[in-house]
Amino acid sequence: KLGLEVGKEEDFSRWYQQVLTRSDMLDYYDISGCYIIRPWAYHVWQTIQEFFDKKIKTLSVKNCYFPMFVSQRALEQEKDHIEGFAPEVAWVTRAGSSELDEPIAIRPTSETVMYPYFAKWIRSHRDLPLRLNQWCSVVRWEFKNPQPFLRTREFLWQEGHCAYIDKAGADSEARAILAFYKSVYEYLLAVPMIDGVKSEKEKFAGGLYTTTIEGYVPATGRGIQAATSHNLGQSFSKMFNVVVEDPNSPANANGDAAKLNVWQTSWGLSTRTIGVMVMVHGDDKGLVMPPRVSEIQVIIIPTGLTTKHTDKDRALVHNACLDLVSQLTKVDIRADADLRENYTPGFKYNHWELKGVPIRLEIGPKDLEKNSVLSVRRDTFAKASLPLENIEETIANLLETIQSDMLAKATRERDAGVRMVLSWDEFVPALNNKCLCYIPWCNTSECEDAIKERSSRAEVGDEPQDEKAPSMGAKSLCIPFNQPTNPPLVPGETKCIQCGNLATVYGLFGRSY
Ligand SMILES: O=C1CCCN[C@@H]1CCCn1cnc2ccccc2c1=O
Repeated sequence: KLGLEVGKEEDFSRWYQQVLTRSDMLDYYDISGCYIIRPWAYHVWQTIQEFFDKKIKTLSVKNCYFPMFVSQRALEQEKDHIEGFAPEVAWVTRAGSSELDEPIAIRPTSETVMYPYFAKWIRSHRDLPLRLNQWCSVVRWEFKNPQPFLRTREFLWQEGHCAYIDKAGADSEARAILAFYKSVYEYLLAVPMIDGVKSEKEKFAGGLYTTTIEGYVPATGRGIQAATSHNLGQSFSKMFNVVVEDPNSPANANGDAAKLNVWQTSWGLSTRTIGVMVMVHGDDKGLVMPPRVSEIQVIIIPTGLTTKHTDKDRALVHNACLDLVSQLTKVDIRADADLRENYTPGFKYNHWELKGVPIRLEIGPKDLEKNSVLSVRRDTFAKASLPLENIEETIANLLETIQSDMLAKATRERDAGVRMVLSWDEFVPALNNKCLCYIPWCNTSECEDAIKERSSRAEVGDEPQDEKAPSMGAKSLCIPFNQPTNPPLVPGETKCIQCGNLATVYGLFGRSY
């Protein structure tokens, strides 16, 4: 059966799963929480990889590869870093029929894999900065219900790990990487992001601070953490004894210089990117692919051929399709033709709309006479008859227009889904209206806990209890770098909307993935 049986607004999670499977992006696997990433989606990941890899090379980051296995000793090097995550760690305990002397963990992230070797390799400040990245998969045995691309027990990602002589080096690199993450979403995936810093409660506990980019899913009104870039401070270099001689401190009386723990960053972006793109742009006909990441940007389909037409007519039309494919391919537009004999044009239109191909070109005998072609945009379904004359430039421009229109549309929808909320009684109604909220906030963890408590639906008395999912409370998503100014937050005067203490920041809050 082609097409979708459920609408995006009707049952979002069923729509999401169906659009992924019927567009051949992904298939389910016989182990819960694991999925097969098929070529249509894998092309998106490869495009992201190429784009991001080029960006980090401008910062002299080098790619490498560490083992996926972590010894128990290494993993537990620092108890409090690992304690909250321990239930998610997967262990190898047996090979064949023989038990391993020691269980071996499968990496959930690679700090504890890498940093013992940072300690070994970094002996002098001249070995700094060290900037490594690896493209790999990690395993986190989550028990919350899995969601393809969004929450999976194994996922593909990149993880960057760097070491600097001073805080400034770590600060500036963490921010540069976050800007690259933002451009992955805004330039490639046409999805707008809000960047900021995580609260103390939401940050990576092992580090000094976490910067983040936060997305918004209009269909559910939920925020989604899209990527994070941490300044780890010196906590990991103290844990793993990554030390150099301080080049700025004179050697003391008996000649040995002061020791300095290096400053570190770590940063990660995963295949969650693909899930965000699908959720934001998809519609009731299926995927809507941003042109920059779509494996096929233009699909050419012969049409208007009836039984009245001769084989010669058919051949003429088919050849015109193939000519067009080669013309567009020559100028690096990813074009293809669907010349399958056993499907009608209408069936093909549905098929390629389901896969979200940005432009469809329909060519028939009449078009050949007029030396033109009918174009149909996937994002707006707008039709236009285009002269075959100079078609390469016309299509290239149309793809650019689609890319920027998709970002503009997603940005309008995101802006409509984010509200200034200046009093508590507006907060929960805004959440229930599928909005994220900027709120004047005291930026304390206990207040954050109270906000979560008071905003989970169970707390809100007479709301009709939504059996499907009694809604979760609101979390702080980030403290945006770009603080709202209308109305301005007046230090020493503006109050936190939850606890009434002085507000120090605007926080972005919302229900989230
Ligand atoms: O985000 C990133 C970016 C990439 C490098 N790692 C950092 C922090 C990862 C935090 N984290 C997340 N889940 C975990 C699960 C099990 C064990 C450890 C962890 C863990 O440390």
